[in-house]
Amino acid sequence: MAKSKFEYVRLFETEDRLIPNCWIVVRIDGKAFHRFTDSHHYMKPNDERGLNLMTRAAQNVMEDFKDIVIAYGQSDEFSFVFHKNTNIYNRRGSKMMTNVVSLFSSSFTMLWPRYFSTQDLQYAPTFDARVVLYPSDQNLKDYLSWRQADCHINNLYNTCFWKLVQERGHTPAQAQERLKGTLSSDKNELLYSDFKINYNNLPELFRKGTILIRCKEGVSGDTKPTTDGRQMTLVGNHVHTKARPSTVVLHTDLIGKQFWEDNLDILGPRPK
Ligand SMILES: Nc1nc2c(ncn2[C@@H]2O[C@H](COP(=O)(O)OP(=O)(O)OP(=O)(O)O)[C@@H](O)[C@H]2O)c(=O)[nH]1
Ligand SMILES: [Mg+2]
Repeated sequence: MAKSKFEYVRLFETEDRLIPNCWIVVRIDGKAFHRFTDSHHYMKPNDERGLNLMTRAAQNVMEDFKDIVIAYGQSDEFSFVFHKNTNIYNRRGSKMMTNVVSLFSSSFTMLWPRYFSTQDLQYAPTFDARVVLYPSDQNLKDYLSWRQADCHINNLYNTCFWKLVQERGHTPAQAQERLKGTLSSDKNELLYSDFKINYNNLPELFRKGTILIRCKEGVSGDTKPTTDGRQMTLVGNHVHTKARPSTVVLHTDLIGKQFWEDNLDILGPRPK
């Protein structure tokens, strides 16, 4: 068929093929979730329903994109790591990023009633996304450690902040002032002495966030059950959900060597 005279406009499109041999991270993040979580009466500082919904939406993404080798989520964000040798969409960054964030958003919305049965979604939630390339395994490990450290730092601060507000009657400004300049050790001490809370006994879901990896049947692994009891099932040594049997939910340390020693295959050759 003869080309139309309009065909030339294609030339305006730009290539955005990501360079080879780099781990590709797509990170999504809720837009204005400060407002979204307020409007939907999330528990403070952590709402287990909300966190589990994020995880479930992320499992949907991993189910669709088999080249994602690991995902990590906390608060209103999730990072998806595509294998460094993936060829999906010819490594076109915008195609990868938009498909991931779109599937995540629609899954979050579709699954909402399952996690928030007593309240309707007030408005459509939105997520942004970015793509970041990491050229070495160490860079990738450090990236994931950075997100997990962020989870820990925010959770420790927010746990203190909301205890002061909800149980000491501080105003947000007073709580902020009380915590200004404090070190982690000061905050641990505050929780222990004023509220009889040992920070290390708080749920790992809140302190460490959520890791999703592929299920390896018959291979032992350090797995933890999902908190969504209805869907829980056991295959081999792994606990995973019935509806999404190819991912395992963990709330363990990514920081340090142990996780990577236990899961060497994650950074190995691309699975067929
Ligand atoms: N109450 C409550 N709030 C949460 C929870 N998880 C996330 N949030 C809120 O979501 C915010 C996420 O932080 P950000 O992504 O930096 O802030 P944001 O409001 O989403 O703003 P942008 O991402 O810049 O659009 C937190 O500051 C909290 O206000 C939760 O489990 N409970
Ligand atoms: Mg956000």
